[in-house]
Parts: sequence; structure tokens; C-alpha cells
Amino acid sequence: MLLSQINDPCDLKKLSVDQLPILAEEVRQFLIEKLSVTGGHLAPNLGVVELTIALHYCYNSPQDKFLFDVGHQAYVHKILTGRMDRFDSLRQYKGLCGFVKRNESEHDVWEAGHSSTSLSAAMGMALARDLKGEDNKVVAIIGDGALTGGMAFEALNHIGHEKKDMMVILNDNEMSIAPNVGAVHNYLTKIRSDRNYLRAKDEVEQLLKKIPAIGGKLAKTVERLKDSLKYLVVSGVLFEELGFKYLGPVDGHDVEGLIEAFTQANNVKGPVLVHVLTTKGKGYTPAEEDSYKWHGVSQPYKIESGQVLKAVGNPTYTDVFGQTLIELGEQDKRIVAVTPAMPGGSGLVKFAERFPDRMIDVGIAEQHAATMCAALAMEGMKPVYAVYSTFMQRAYDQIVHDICRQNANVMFAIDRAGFVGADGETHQGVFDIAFMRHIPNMVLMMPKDENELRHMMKTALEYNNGPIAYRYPRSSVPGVQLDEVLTPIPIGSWETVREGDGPIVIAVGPMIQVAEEAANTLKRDGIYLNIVNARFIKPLDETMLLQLAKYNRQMIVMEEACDAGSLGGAVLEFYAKQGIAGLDISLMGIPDRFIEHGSVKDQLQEVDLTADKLVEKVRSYRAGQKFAFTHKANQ
Ligand SMILES: Cc1ncc(C[n+]2csc(CCOP(=O)(O)OP(=O)(O)O)c2C)c(N)n1
Ligand SMILES: CC(=O)[C@@H](O)[C@H](O)COP(=O)(O)O
Ligand SMILES: [Mg+2]
Repeated sequence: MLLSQINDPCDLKKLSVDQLPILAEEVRQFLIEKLSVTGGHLAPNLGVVELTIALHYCYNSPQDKFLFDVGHQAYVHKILTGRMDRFDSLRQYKGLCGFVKRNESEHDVWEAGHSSTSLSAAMGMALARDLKGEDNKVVAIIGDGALTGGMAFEALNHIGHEKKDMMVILNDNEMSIAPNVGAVHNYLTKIRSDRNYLRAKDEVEQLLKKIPAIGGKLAKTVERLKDSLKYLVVSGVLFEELGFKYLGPVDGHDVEGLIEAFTQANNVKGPVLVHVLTTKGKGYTPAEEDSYKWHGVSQPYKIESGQVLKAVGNPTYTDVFGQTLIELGEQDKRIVAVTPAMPGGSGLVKFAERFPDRMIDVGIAEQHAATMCAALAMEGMKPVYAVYSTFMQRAYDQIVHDICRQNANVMFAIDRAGFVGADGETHQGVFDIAFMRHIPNMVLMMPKDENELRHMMKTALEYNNGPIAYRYPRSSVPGVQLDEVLTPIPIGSWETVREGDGPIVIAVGPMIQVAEEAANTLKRDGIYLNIVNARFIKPLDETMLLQLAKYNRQMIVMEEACDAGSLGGAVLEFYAKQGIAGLDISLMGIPDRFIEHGSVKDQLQEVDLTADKLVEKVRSYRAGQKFAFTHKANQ
């Protein structure tokens, strides 16, 4: 086994070029076997096996810097840089991260998780290199999906202007998570697929070489002819016009051809873009045939059949959202769903089948999506901005400047709110309460269960006074009875879900179930929790808050969101503004640090968001030890 000889890239370089395809197959088998147990981003990584081997073969990491865009396709890089033995812990608590991770290896020079940052980072590293007078290579590896991200264009524009020596490898597999979209995608497809186009390109390039350099008036005409011919057929002219030398397209599974291309690129002055054509899921038939499904597998699978061992249990909040949106879409033709490249993850595939012209996938373009929704709303449509909490961070200014300031009647369906588990710190949906609730005109809701989510969706549809958002977790639903008829919930109204003369717990979302579990335990102590569902994070239910203050009992605000600036903060601010002091209020939320990958259960335990901790807090308060525990600060 060649793979067992590879502990770092130096070992790789000891192999002969003709051994590399053998190594590639061993890496492929390793990935298929390991991920059949752990799950992970299988298809993206199967697509970059040869590319990553060739990269490490031609260049010298970590002196030469490899920047993987998104970083979900860096498993091969991790295998080649001494982390093969950690793959049994992939994406598990305190285990190997599923993305590039600086504290794992000196070869991991740039972290991501969110898309389209690699080119900007590469420009920064090239600029620093030149200012320091160093001469290492800077190589960004970006996919065709990530290239639809606005940041990538900002960087291309700047790189092409500055003309720093650097290399961009465009890994073009025609897929984002879903089939890729956009004009650049169409352009790449033309380069990729039109054999005549490519043949014509060679003929024209030969012709261009034959046109002698001549002087005089004719010279300009000939130059213009050459440019227009080049424009017509030479592939990559888009990138050439942006100041890059374009090389390709190159077969991304031919290691020798890749080495040749990377060696050629190495001799180019200025920025060079190597267009590599790959197959997402290469080498594993189920993943090749459906790279959409195999982009990321959360469950184990049977290698032979490709059967994913589905997690049994209730539908997810995403499933309920998708189904309910179809029901509402039937009733109201104004509803338009907009997703930034996540139709599957956001539960919109069936909605798109039912209403093909009312589900818009804009590519990885959260900012564009938000502003487009504002305009849709202002023109009388009912846009649903369906977005993961974490990716919505990209659109903060568009939410403030274009949606809320203009009071556009946009509905936000914020998925993956709270901990997300295996994707870890780059994907946790824990900041959106803090960055949404302070924006004027915003209404922000979170349901305690799937039935309330459906009513919230109806509430949002009937609400015409500006932006309104509902957020829900990545998890399965509790499994409650669904009401047939959906009725709007009065804006700003909380509900008491459990009456009790004991401590008051103001909880939101899945923390309601946690509080109920603690209440059942405490009942045995003769302590009866009063649990309030703070289903409107904005506006608060001020009447309820004033009433609760009168009880003057221990009060705990419990939320799966960052302590700073979320619901707990809002409650404290409210009482302070009312001049109500002396209340025993404590917050149970997420402390001021990033929470790494693992299961959601691991993550909740790490930050004490559990029924046991709530019970402990109440009991110790009763025993006179106020605020019995605080977060393990920066553990
Ligand atoms: C800002 C942002 N939006 C959405 C995503 C979700 N996402 C992760 S990978 C991916 C597709 C990336 O496609 P591509 O760059 O072509 O890589 P491939 O998986 O095809 O190798 C998307 C949309 C993200 N990581 N970041
Ligand atoms: C790499 C990336 O950002 C996506 O693949 C993300 O991992 C999808 O998350 P879900 O699995 O929650 O849809
Ligand atoms: Mg792709």
C-alpha cells in the first residue's frame, strides 16, 4: 500500500509519477470506507483526489500556501499531511474537523466553512509575501459553486488589477451542492463541453501564431482581428480579460496532466487560473450518479449498495417548513421562495417541483438574495428568503439597508438556527438573534414545535407591516399534533406553557423541551417551574414581562443562542429601561466563544444548556447559592 508510506508531502514526492494513479485509487478507497462509518462530504473529496495529490507533488506545503475554498474538500489534503489515522473521529466531538483547521496542522494555512473567501485570503497572503520579500507560492483552490459567491468576484477584480504572482485552481465539477447556476456556470459549461469549441480554439491559436507581427497602419487592424478571434474561441477569455493567464481546461483526474499544468502555471508571471474539470463523487458510482445527495452524508452508508442508513424518527423542521410552504403557495400566488444555493438543505425541492417559476436559486449569493427579496416585496410579491442562520451573516447590511430600512415585507425562513452539530463552529446558527433583534422594523419569531412553526408561517404571510422572520433548528421536530387550520399568532405574544409557583423559565425554541424535562424532575422536589414560551424574540411580550416581574421569583432565560445580545439581553434591557431592579434573573445561553464540531448533544452539554444544569441551578438557588455556576469561561 503506497498510502501507508505517506506521512507527509515529502513522502509523496518520493513516489514516481506513474505510481500516483495507484495512490489516488488507494486514497479513494480510504475515503469511501472511512466515510461509510463517519459520514461527511464524500462527493466533493472524491472529486479532488488527483488534484490534491498533484498539488502536493508539485509544490511545497506549508511554505507554499494552499487555500481550500469552503474547505469541505480538504480530506485528501489531510490524508497527505499526516492525519490519516484521525479519520475515525471525523467531525466528532474533539475529533478531526471536517474543514481546514489551523490548530490541526501547519499545512492548514486558511480556515473556511463559508464559501468564496479563498481568493481574498490568497491575495492577502501574496501581498504579505511580497511586502516581506519572500517568494513562496500562493495557491487558492476554488470550486465552480464557490465562484458564484460575490466575494470571489471582488477578489478576482482586485487580483487582476494588482497582478500578484499567485495561482487559482478552479475545480469545475458543474455542481454546487445542487446543480450549479448562473451565467459564469453557463460560460464554464461552454468551455467544458463544446468539443468543436475547443477544436476551433486550437486552430485559431495556431492561426494567431502564424499572423506575422507587422508594422504600420495594418498592425492595429491585425491586433484587433487577433483579439476578436481570441474572444470568439479561446477558452477562458473571461479570466484573461480580468488579468489572469488562463490555462485549461485540464482533466482533473489525470495526475500527469495536472502536474504538467501546475508546472506550466509555476512559470507564469502574475496571476494564473488553471481550469480543472472534475467529476464530483469520482470513483464511487452512487456518488457520481447523484453528487447532490452525496455532497454531504450525515449518516453511515452501505458501501456496496450505497444505501444510506437513514436516521429513524420524526420529520425535521425543514421538512415541515417545505411542506407548509407548498400549502401556503397554493393559497397565495404572491409567494416566491429565494435560496442562496441551498434548495435541498432548505427544503425547497418539492416547492420548486410544484411552482418551478417561484423558487429562485441565486447561487452562493446571500447578499444579492436579500436585496432582491426587498425589491420583490416592494413590488407586491411575498418573498420568502430561505437561508441558513450562519450563511445569513453574509447579508447583514442588506437586511439593515435594503430590507428593514425600507420596511420591505420580506419573510425570512431562517434554518439551522442553534447548534448544527458536525459542521461545527463555522456553521453554528447562534448569532442571528443578536444581529437581527436590534434592527428597527424587524419581527423575529421562533416556534416551540412544528405545529407552532406552521402557525408562524401563516402569521408571516398575513403580516404586511414589514420584515418578519421565523427561525428553526436543524433537528427533528418534537412530534406534536398538527392543526389543520393555520391562524396568525398575535404579534409580540408569549404563552405560558406550564403554570407553576416556582422559578420562572423564559425559554425559546428547543429550550422549551429542555425546560419541561427539568420541570418534571423538579416536581419531585416540590418545585413547580413556570415556563414561558418567548416565541417572539422581537417584539417582546412586555405585558407578560411586567407581570412576571411582580412575582419577584428566580427567573432564568434559556436560549440556544449567544449570551451577548440575544433574548436574555433583551429581557435585561427591558427591565432596566422600565427601572425595575433587584430581580433575580440569570441567563442560560452560549458563552463568548466558538463551539467546535461534535453532536448537538455534545455542544449543548459543553455550554450547560441541559435539563440537569437547569435543575442544578434551581436547586442551588433554593439552597441559597445564588447563580450556582457560570460558564466555564474560555475552557
Ligand atoms: C456563504 C456560504 N453559502 C453557502 C454555503 C453552503 N455550501 C457549502 S459547499 C457549497 C457548494 C460549493 O460548490 P463548489 O465550490 O463547486 O464545491 P464542490 O462541492 O462542488 O466541490 C455550498 C453552497 C457555504 N458553505 N457558504
Ligand atoms: C459545506 C457546507 O457548508 C454545506 O455542505 C453544509 O455542510 C450543509 O449543511 P447541512 O448538512 O446542515 O445541510
Ligand atoms: Mg462544484
